[in-house]
Amino acid sequence: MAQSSSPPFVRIGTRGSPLALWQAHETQKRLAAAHGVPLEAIAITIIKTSGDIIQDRPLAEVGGKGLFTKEIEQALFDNAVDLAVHSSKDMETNLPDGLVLTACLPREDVRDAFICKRATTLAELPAGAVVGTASLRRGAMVKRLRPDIEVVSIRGNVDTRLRKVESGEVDATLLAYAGLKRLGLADKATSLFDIAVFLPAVGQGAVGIECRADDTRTRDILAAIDDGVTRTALTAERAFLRALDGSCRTPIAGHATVSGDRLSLRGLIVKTDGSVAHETSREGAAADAAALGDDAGRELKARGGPDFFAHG
Ligand SMILES: NCc1[nH]cc(CCC(=O)O)c1CC(=O)O
Repeated sequence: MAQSSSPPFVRIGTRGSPLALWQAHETQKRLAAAHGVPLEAIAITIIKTSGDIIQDRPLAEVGGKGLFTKEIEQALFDNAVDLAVHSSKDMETNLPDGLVLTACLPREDVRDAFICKRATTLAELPAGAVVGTASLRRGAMVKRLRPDIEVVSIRGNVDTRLRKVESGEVDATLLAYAGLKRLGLADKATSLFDIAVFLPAVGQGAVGIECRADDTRTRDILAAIDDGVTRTALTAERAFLRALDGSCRTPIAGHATVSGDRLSLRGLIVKTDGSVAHETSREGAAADAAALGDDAGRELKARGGPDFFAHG
């Protein structure tokens, strides 16, 4: 086929992990369909981030979430790409000035999956079993439910983590069911946690699309594929996170659902060792998503006190 020399319709920046590529291709497909352009007209540029390069240390230690987005955001500022596709869970609470989270893809299942060869559920794991996770939230919540279980830090992409369970390096791990489904690995989930007992991370299962705030052309292009329900839920969850001002060292969980013009939000903070947790919820108008999230976050911040955040 002859290569067209015309510039692309729009340019996507993404990480190169299998999950990131799924997200970028899904965005590409939806944009092509919405605007009646061929897939090839939507360029995908893979950008390596510090988070991809540093694999041997826990994320919280090396500087947290921004590690997976910084280089891609720089490409936006440099006008090398027009939009960046992220797992919204990995997006910084406060985006750099000049960038906005403009659109979301429809949210996938938000639940955490339990992956284990020795037991069907966390409750059935024998005392002293080892759970490997890179997530402070998952580790803290496992400790809260099962103080007798040992939590160790493991990193790497989804495949690496699954292999560590397969090889017996750890007895079990927890992964976002959304990621497993998107990678065609849903059958790797031994069971799923009920969100009533295991609250997901803010943004879990939602793909967020970021662009330059002043780039009205790209914003218009993205409006055609935006899932408003997901974006409203994310607005509440991210306002909750922002109000808590949590560093990456504070285990925080938050989840909002939108039904018609109503929004429900649950939020939780928990000590890393699982010893203390504070939970709250809000119900209100979906139009007040940001205020509801902010209010819930402020409440938990006050209840936890400075001590809570200082010690994680
Ligand atoms: N931190 C890595 C990450 N970022 C998003 C997902 C899963 C997909 C999603 O939540 O959208 C994962 C893997 C995991 O937590 O198992």
